[in-house]
Amino acid sequence: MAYQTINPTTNELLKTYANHTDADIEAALDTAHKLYKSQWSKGPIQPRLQVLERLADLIDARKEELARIATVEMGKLISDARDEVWIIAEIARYYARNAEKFLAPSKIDSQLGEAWVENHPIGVLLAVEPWNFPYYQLMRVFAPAIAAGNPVVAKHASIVPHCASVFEELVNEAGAPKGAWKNLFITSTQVANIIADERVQGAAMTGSEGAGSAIAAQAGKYLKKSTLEMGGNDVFVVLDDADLEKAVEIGVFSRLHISGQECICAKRFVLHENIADEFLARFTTAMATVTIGDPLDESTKLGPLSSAEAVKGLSKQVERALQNGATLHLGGKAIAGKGNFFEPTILTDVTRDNPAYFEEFFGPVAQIYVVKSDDEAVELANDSRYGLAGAVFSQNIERAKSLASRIETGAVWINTFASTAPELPFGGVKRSGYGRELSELGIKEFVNQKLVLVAKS
Ligand SMILES: NC(=O)C1=CN([C@@H]2O[C@H](COP(=O)(O)OP(=O)(O)OC[C@H]3O[C@@H](n4cnc5c(N)ncnc54)[C@H](OP(=O)(O)O)[C@@H]3O)[C@@H](O)[C@H]2O)C=CC1
Ligand SMILES: CCCCCC(=O)O
Repeated sequence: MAYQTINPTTNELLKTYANHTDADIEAALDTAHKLYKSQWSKGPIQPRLQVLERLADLIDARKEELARIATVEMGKLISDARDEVWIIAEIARYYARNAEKFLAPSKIDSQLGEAWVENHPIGVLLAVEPWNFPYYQLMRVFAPAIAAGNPVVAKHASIVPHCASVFEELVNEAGAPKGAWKNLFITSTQVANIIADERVQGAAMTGSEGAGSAIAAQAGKYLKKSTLEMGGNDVFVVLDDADLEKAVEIGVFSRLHISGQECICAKRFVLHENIADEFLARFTTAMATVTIGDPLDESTKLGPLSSAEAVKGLSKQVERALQNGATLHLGGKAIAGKGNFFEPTILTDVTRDNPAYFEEFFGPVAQIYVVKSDDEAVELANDSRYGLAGAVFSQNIERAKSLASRIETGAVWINTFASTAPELPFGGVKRSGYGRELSELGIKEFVNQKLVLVAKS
């Protein structure tokens, strides 16, 4: 696969990056493994945390430049790109300031003697990451890994090589030793070979089910720990006592965030029948009037999809949904002209025998469902192969909490949109994957939680 920067707003090829060779991979793994065996990985944590502090400061200093690189390379709004640059600095600082506490030994009361659990690094990790949050997906792996002492080799998506390169540049400038983080422009086959390598002890992947399944299968074959964060088909439940104005505003924002290319965002709108018509009318007006255009323009609210292939795939997916009985309530087509633009789209009457009922639409396409009760809302929410996140809108918090607890996902948000923060665990169940990133849970995914016990004398 070619690593290329193609501006999704203009479809202009800006740069092609050379792939790394097998010899480059061997050198990267040798350097990373030697670093893992060194005092740097196994010794005091502070030198590693100081790298994260310096990295956060470097990111802050280059915020506008980094944001623009992401927008030009994958098309997210410049304001969203700034937000992403901001949060990766926050993630670096979060682990710089909390990892020592998270990884400190924890005592166990045992009749057998004095016992405790220590947390040790396990070795070189592989990160395989997608393009939709081109810096955030990398920092989500790097920060806890370096804090714990695990070196990382990384394969980023082939459409964001500039983001991948500048991230590695920042890590090196922050003083990380060679081997702490190495970006590799490589193929899927080379990814499989890296997973099989005895120096590699784990794999963290975010992306599609297909890629996740291939990586998890290879990791399983070689008995390596893996974490997967894959697709989602999140519900956005609006109950009959919801603040409709707020629900509409947040629903439009969530569905169109990153041009709808976000795993945790509103995709299946589940509306109580008492408010369904009113919500749909307001939602349709808002979706139909968003400003579509150049993501570098501060007034734009919907930019392009990440690639021409993404537009083709989404167009076919919408067409298939309509052929299987869905009603096109708004939009439905790619926007003619330069760039990868797609109309804000609303589908209704998606029945369970329509393939679209079980499909994630990775673009500005909302599916509308109407339910008669809370139980029906929960049943529909859980009638999915995915289990990543979801949102519930009600002014009765106890009612919303009850639904949140019954929805089978890794997260549920009440009266707000799904988002992320360093202290909040991120991940899902079912075909959305397994494992958690961020928070104290994330740093413990790839450590050896070792029991030590001193027998009673
Ligand atoms: N959970 C999340 O945050 C995200 C989920 N997705 C899901 O992925 C779908 C498609 O997005 P897309 O970016 O194409 O996701 P992909 O899964 O195709 O890409 C994610 C990463 O995996 C790599 N990859 C793809 N196939 C393999 C393989 N067989 N072995 C090893 N690595 C592989 C990709 O490399 P390359 O780019 O070179 O193909 C990329 O680095 C979306 O519809 C969405 O469901 C996408 C983005 C984010
Ligand atoms: C808000 C950050 C989300 C990143 C991963 C995703 O859901 O696409």
